[in-house]
Amino acid sequence: MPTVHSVTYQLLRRQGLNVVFGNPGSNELPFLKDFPEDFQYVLGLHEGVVVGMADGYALASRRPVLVNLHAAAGTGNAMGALTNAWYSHSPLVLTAGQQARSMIGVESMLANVDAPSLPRPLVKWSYEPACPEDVPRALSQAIHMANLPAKGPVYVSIPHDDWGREVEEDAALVARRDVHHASTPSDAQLAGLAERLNQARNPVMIVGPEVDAEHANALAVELAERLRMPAWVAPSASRCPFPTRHACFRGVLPAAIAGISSKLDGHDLILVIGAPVFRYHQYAPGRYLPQGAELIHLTSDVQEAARAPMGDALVGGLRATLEKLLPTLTQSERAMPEPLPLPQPMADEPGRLAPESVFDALNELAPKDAIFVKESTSTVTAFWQRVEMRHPDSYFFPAAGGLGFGLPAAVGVQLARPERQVIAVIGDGSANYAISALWSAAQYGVPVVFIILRNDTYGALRWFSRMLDAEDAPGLDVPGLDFCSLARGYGVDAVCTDTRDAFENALRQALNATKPMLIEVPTTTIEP
Ligand SMILES: Cc1ncc(Cn2c(C)c(CCOP(=O)(O)OP(=O)(O)O)sc2=O)c(N)n1
Ligand SMILES: [Ca+2]
Repeated sequence: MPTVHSVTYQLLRRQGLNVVFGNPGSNELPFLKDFPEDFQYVLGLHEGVVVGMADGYALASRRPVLVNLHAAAGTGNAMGALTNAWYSHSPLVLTAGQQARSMIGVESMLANVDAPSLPRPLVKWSYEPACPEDVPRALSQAIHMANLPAKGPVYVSIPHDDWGREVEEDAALVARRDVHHASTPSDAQLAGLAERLNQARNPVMIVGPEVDAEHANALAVELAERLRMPAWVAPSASRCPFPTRHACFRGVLPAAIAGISSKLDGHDLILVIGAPVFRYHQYAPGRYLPQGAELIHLTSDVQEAARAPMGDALVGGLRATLEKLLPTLTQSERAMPEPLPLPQPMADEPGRLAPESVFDALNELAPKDAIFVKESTSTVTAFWQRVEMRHPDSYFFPAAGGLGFGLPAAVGVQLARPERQVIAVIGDGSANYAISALWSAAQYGVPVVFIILRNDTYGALRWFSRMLDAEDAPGLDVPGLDFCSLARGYGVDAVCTDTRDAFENALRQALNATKPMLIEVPTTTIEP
């Protein structure tokens, strides 16, 4: 007779979830026993690392990914990383081991009391099957819930005494299900959208992470060129949806209400594609839209469409919508926008490099299809100005701003995309939230280039403290960190470089290495 265990692995194999990111406890061992040869287990030393690696892997592979956590404590440790996975629409299938069914009620050790409530609201769906026989079907539901729009993490808690239970032959029917989403706007909806775009006097496009997630970057470029309109990246950018040296590219919008309106002043139609309206950050009140402007929002996310404070929205498959929209648009006679000017070099200081100088060196030496995983919060603007990004999947940043994403996500992205070089650019503050990801990189030989920008402070918070008139706040400096020793302690070769030449030499060496390497760079501080 088949068992919950055998049918589950049949389901995972058939649906392509054969890479498992986890950190085990006794509750998880009955699931992990007889682990199949064609599956890979990737161990993280902390559940924040586990989910961060899985998030990077899911975003870069565009596939649902299985995560196996340890009961309540493991789920709790994962919640920080889950904030990013929720807002990046990462299709993570989180499973957590539960105590034996008869031991949950007495709240024995490792019982995950009220398990489905624990990860909410950072999951699309959360469930603990009412009986062992329902586990395979519940996991099938979880996979399809995670992968249907709007994609996002789901959670299933499974008592450890379920795995050996025998099930009917029919239980395996779930393993053979194919569930797909197909939704395009009606001809009437498209005609209405095309009419507004064709008639706009001075339209502007704002592109978001879903454009990159759907690999619709080239369609966005075609749309910008067809209507001869500037293209901004939506605020709080977690991906790069538009080539950054294209003539239409205008940079990343500020994450402030007043700032967005001022940047868009003069445009009469604002087309937002694949981003929430908007992911504001600093509180800077003002008008939501410039005088006389209308906004149209294209997204596959019902919640993003419903919660926007202004504008109209069309909810559907993004690629399909753009593919059907483009042939209905007439070529604009407007002049093409002028390309942005290239930034000037920045001087280094004795013993410290300017972050701009690090980014200029990266732009010069990194492979043209490198994938950057960024998590240094004060250097985002300088990075987007100086490092050219051309292809889909070229940039990942924590989508909820939850730090501890960068190091593990870089490992996950490199595991998913071995054909492209992953370069992690991490602040010395951010690096500490999931530093043990370096151990996983070393153990699995994942050749990420880790660059730690050490300015000995929480640079972005220094800027916020001035904005919020809290410059005397304590806890804003992080001096005395030695990332080379920390890296070596986790098994990663490391070097500290405090001149441009030394950094470039170390970067060349790291780019040619077949194992991970960390470069610590003392840097000056800059305004975000
Ligand atoms: C998990 C977590 N904890 C704390 C913060 C607060 N925070 C912190 C602590 C920042 C400073 C990050 O410093 P860094 O060294 O990584 O980068 P910069 O010096 O370039 O800002 S930015 C920010 O929002 C956060 N976003 N996420
Ligand atoms: Ca810092």
